[in-house]
Amino acid sequence: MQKVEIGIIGGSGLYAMPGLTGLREQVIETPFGAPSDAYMVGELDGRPVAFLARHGRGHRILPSELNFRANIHGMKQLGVEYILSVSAVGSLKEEHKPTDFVIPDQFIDRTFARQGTFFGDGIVAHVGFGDPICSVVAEAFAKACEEVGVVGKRGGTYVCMEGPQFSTRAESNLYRSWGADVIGMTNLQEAKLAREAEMSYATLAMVTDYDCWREGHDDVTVEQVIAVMHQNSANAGKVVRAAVAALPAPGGKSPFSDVLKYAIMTDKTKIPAATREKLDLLIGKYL
Ligand SMILES: CSC[C@H]1O[C@H](OP(=O)(O)O)[C@H](O)[C@@H]1O
Ligand SMILES: Nc1ncnc2[nH]cnc12
Repeated sequence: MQKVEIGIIGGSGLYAMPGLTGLREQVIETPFGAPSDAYMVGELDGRPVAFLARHGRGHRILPSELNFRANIHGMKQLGVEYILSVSAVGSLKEEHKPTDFVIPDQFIDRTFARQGTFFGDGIVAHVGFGDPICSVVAEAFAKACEEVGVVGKRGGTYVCMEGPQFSTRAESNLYRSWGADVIGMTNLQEAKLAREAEMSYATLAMVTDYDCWREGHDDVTVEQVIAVMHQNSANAGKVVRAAVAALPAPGGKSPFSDVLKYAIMTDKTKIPAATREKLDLLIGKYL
């Protein structure tokens, strides 16, 4: 199988990647179950790229139902080094306006019903996550926004909530008091799992609404999110395309390609055979 170094995860409103040529659908099975959909593998301006619709084509999967482990493992199987995530987010600050892009560099976890690690079942590992976003991919996104001529703010905190209901006003104001920038329901587990799988991850967060904190402004609705996504999806496509072109040349390695080297705590002789087998792609080189 040809190595595909670049993976794109498309969120609400982005169910295909414009400009992908030579497309083939690749159905991937993983030891963690089925990914959200087939991976659409093709070339973007000559570079092999794999696209996955996070919620499945037709938007069928709730944030809490997403099999994040399968989605990220599938990317690893393809040989992905850099994951580019595209997501719709609510703004928690006046200055982040609908249609702006934000490239967050931090997360706050407000989820409670998700699988956010590949480890367990007899193996313990703790990876560093102080800087959850890969600056190489974030820089490519920032450069791409500039090139395309859209607002692309580098840095900011993404609150990841469980959903599927949007926040209460008290919650929204609480997150604002913490200084957070944007809110969504999907990116934190992807970032954690990408790190455990030694891949790079960054998010292009498209502001679609002001959540529910802004006085004199309508509370967020799906209608509003989709309307802004539609209005701005061409820009999102252009930015992703330019970001792919701005990534390191083929053959590059993620800066996180050896983070598991000192992260595994478990005595090698004590790792159950079934767990070893399940995690072979991720930890085989260390055992
Ligand atoms: C359609 S509004 C809520 C929905 O939109 C965001 O999805 P994604 O991150 O996949 O773009 C948010 O996280 C929620 O899942
Ligand atoms: N206000 C919001 N809260 C959570 N997820 C979102 N996705 C888009 N807008 C959102």
